Amino acid sequence: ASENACRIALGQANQVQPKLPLLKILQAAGAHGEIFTLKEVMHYLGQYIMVRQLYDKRQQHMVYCGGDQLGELLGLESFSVKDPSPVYDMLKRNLTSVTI
Ligand SMILES: C[C@@H](c1ccc(Cl)cc1)n1cnc(-c2ccccc2)c1-c1c(C(=O)NCCN2CCN(C3CCCCC3)CC2)[nH]c2cc(Cl)ccc12
Repeated sequence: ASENACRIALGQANQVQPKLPLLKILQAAGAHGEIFTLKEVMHYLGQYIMVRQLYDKRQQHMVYCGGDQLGELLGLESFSVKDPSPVYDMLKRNLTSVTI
């Protein structure tokens, strides 16, 4: 609809609201507020992995998140950044889309 075109023009499109457990992870990575774009969510999750040093220093595509809140959300001990599907599945469960 034209109103969505307007939102896209204003850059307000595709806003998402993380559920509380995911929001806490994003805030631990420096995020502020409660509504984000998907790009911002991915950025803060990447920052979280780096700050918490969850990636393997030698095999840097491997993330070992068992024992961390991120692993709780993903339901995984580890994953490779080369296969984003578990992350997208987790985001489907933990993001609600927001229409302003
Ligand atoms: C393509 C992208 C990606 C993005 C989403 C997905 Cl579901 C998979 C993959 N990506 C590629 N490597 C990473 C990565 C690897 C190790 C540690 C941190 C991030 C990422 C991730 C980013 C990110 O925002 N990436 C910016 C550039 N990255 C390059 C890697 N850089 C680090 C690599 C390890 C050594 C230090 C630099 C950080 C900046 N956000 C993510 C969030 C999660 Cl849940 C998982 C992975 C990432």
